[in-house]
Amino acid sequence: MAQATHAVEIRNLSVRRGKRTVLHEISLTIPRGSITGLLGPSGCGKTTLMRSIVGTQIVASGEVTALGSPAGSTELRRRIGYVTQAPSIYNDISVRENVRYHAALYDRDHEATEAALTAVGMREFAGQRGDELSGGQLTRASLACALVAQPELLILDEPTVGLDPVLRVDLWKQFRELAAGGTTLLVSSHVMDEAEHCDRLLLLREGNLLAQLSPDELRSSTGEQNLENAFLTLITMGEAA
Ligand SMILES: Nc1ncnc2c1ncn2[C@@H]1O[C@H](COP(=O)(O)OP(=O)(O)OP(=O)(O)O)[C@@H](O)[C@H]1O
Repeated sequence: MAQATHAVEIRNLSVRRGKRTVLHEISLTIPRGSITGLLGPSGCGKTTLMRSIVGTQIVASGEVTALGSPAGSTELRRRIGYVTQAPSIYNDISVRENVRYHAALYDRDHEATEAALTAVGMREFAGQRGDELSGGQLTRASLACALVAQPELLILDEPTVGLDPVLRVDLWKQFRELAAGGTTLLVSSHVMDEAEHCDRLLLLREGNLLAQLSPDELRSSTGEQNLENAFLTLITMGEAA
């Protein structure tokens, strides 16, 4: 199969939710084998953009291509992993059984199950049932279910919310290893300090894409070293233009 240059290509995407247009004419690309951070304040449209890539969002206009096929194509189902903000774990079976179930769906073996549990730091809690987990543990268990499928494109909606700083660092290391192995990651966050871990940033505000650039480019284009301040400066520069 021909490899598309980019993992994701979006042209002029507009989305309406309810009576409002929540994404306005967005065009972007996401390179393969990299970590792209989707950053912006709460409600700016991050989840809507992710849903558009996964193919679960009705779009008003525009084109969304993932791994060379139109978003939502049947053949993409096994190739894209999506972890939403609402953890999707069966409560009445253990974490390990949840991950094994996903492994079986994707023809992965026992080793893949254990590797996914280790990757998210859940080996210790693998015997606990879904209804015996904390919020952060639920998030990590959901992530393990997505990881075990070994998708080419992994889309993670705020995966580090509620995690302690040590675990956050571990997870970002894990994301980096996945990217080094060729996986493309799109990771959303509303806190700019996560931006530092990303190769590229998509900066979203009120449904508009303000910029797609690297953390270093964001610093040099705004003259701000701190990424939070750089984002604010970019907004001010946009408003003044
Ligand atoms: N089902 C819905 N019907 C109507 N409007 C919606 C619906 N879901 C979300 N919206 C609106 O769409 C906009 C974008 O929401 P979205 O969930 O994509 O933002 P977000 O950046 O992911 O936010 P957060 O960081 O809080 O999760 C928001 O203004 C939200 O109020």
